[in-house]
Amino acid sequence: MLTVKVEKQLGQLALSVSFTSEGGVTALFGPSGTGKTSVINMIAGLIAPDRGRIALDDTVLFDGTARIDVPAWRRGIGIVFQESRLFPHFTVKHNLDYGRWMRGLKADPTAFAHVVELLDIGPLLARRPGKLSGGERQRVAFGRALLMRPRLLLLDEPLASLDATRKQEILPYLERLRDDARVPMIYVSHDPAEVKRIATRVVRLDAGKVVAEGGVELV
Ligand SMILES: Nc1ncnc2c1ncn2[C@@H]1O[C@H](COP(=O)(O)OP(=O)(O)OP(=O)(O)O)[C@@H](O)[C@H]1O
Repeated sequence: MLTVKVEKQLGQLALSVSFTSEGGVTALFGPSGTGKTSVINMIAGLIAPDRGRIALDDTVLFDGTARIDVPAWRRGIGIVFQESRLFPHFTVKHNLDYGRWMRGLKADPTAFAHVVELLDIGPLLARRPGKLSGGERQRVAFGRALLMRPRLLLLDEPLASLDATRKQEILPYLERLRDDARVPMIYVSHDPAEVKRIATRVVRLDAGKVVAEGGVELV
């Protein structure tokens, strides 16, 4: 279970957010500028809260009082951003392998083949990111994040840079990830249709606060 209770002053915005996620896909949903990306960055360890505590199962990732702040690379959390952020000079295969290698994990051909099949990226393995469509690049980014065997996957508006047709193409893959990979996910979006389709739980944010928590009927 992920437990988040954080506060941070972000310019004019006093962010004060508390929620839990017990697996499945929890959507952080709300209008632009409410602090969704900042919360994701705090869970990932990319920015530090001013105060608070973040724990994943029995591991404390951040505790302001106890002065615990586990560095991002040791949190075991995968993250996919709006743009795929693949390495342009690496092939798809090399990009997919990167997270595992960075974490010092042994090569696992079975897991690799499974993720390639799940995301249908076999025909792309020898290409470089510059030769892929936006949707294909995001599928590779999902694969790269999964193959580092994360304890939690953070998805920050992963479809926002795609047009409506590409979004429709990639949504079934996200559903497969949710149903097959069994990695808990936090999914940031301001698109109600996307959240309804992917999320199992919704945390609605407004002006830096949680205003509602519950099922997808909240969107
Ligand atoms: N380092 C910072 N210093 C000052 N203000 C910041 C900082 N980071 C974010 N903000 C402000 O905090 C607010 C929340 O930003 P954040 O990106 O977390 O919101 P968001 O809900 O993810 O928005 P969007 O959907 O547009 O990405 C914004 O008004 C932003 O300008």
